[in-house]
Parts: sequence; structure tokens; C-alpha cells
Amino acid sequence: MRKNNGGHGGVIINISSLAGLTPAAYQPVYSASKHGVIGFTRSIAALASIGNYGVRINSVCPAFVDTPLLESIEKEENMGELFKYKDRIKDMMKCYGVLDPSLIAKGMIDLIEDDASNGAVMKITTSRGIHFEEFGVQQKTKI
Ligand SMILES: NC(=O)C1=CN([C@@H]2O[C@H](COP(=O)(O)OP(=O)(O)OC[C@H]3O[C@@H](n4cnc5c(N)ncnc54)[C@H](O)[C@@H]3O)[C@@H](O)[C@H]2O)C=CC1
Ligand SMILES: CC/C=C\C[C@H](O)/C=C/C=C\C=C\C=C\C(=O)[C@@H](O)C/C=C\CCC(=O)O
Repeated sequence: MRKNNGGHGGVIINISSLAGLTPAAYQPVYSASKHGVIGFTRSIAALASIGNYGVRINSVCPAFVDTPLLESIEKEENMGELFKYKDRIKDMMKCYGVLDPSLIAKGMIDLIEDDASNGAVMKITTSRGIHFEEFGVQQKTKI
């Protein structure tokens, strides 16, 4: 994909989660992986900019979205000892709402179409819709 390696450039969107920006007591391993997605995205986006890859890498962090994944908490094999907290996760869904997948798709299209977006961390919640996490250390880089 890299322009300086025979590719034509492009856009990569990594899917994190709000659990990648906030603690998720009932999903610690999942939250750790989603925090990692954000760190990786921001790091490789900076590298792509420095190296003139012609590739933009961004991430999307939705809250709860109406997909079959939400049913995963109903299976103890998925939750392990935290299975006893599944109703608390369901309470969170009731509290925070569940997003329609089409809004996530819109956010991804926005990132694809915004040539200035690189290293962006897009958040999508029922309360605030599509918005961005801003980090003091390193702002979005442009390519
Ligand atoms: N549903 C939610 O509340 C949220 C989901 N996310 C993230 O969004 C991403 C997608 O999740 P959902 O669509 O909700 O999950 P899902 O489990 O409903 O759908 C995932 C789909 O990916 C397919 N799949 C699995 N491995 C694949 C592979 N190697 N190649 C191609 N397809 C494959 C599965 O067959 C399934 O149809 C995940 O990374 C999830 O962590 C993030 C925040 C909220
Ligand atoms: C079983 C579902 C598995 C994973 C779904 C998803 O990946 C996990 C989400 C975990 C927590 C979601 C919390 C949602 C919180 C809210 O929507 C609001 O309280 C907004 C909170 C923080 C966002 C702050 C902001 O909008 O800047």
C-alpha cells in the first residue's frame, strides 16, 4: 500500500472501542486490547507521516453498537468468572444506549473522505454522536 514501496497509498481504519479510552471493569482484557489498538494506530500514523507512506491510519471508538457481539456476554465461555456481572453490562447498555451500526459506517466514511485525518481517534456515542478524542501529547498528523 505504501507509495514509497510500489503501492498507491490508501486509508486504514482500526476499530477500537470506548473501552479503549475508558476503564471497562467487566471486560479488562478486551479493554487492554482496545487501548492497544489506539496506541498502535497513533504510532503507525505518525510513522506513515514521517515516512511519507501516502497511507493514513485512523481509529474508531464506538460505544455499544447493535450487533451480534452484544450477545456474547450471555455465554459464560466468553466471560469467564466475570459472567456474574453480565447484567451490569446490560444495565450499561440501557444507561448509555445502543448505537445503530449505520452511524459507525458514517464515521468511517468521514475518515476515508477526510484527507487531513491521520492518527485520529474518533468516538461515537449516543450522547454526543461522532466526535474526537484530543491528546495533548501529539495532535493528528497530516500527510
Ligand atoms: N458491537 C459493539 O458494541 C462494539 C463493537 N466494537 C468492535 O467492532 C468490531 C466489530 O464488532 P461487531 O461487528 O460488533 O462484532 P460481531 O461479532 O457482531 O461481527 C463480527 C463479524 O466479523 C466476522 N469475522 C470474524 N473474524 C473475521 C475474519 N478474520 N475475517 C473476516 N470476517 C471475520 C464474523 O463472522 C462476524 O460476522 C470489533 O472489533 C468490536 O470489538 C467496538 C465497540 C462497540
Ligand atoms: C458486550 C459488548 C462488548 C463490547 C462493546 C464495546 O466495545 C464496549 C463498550 C464499553 C463501554 C461503553 C461505554 C459507553 C459510555 C457512553 O456511551 C457514555 O457514558 C459516554 C462516556 C464517555 C465518552 C466521553 C465522550 O463522549 O467524550
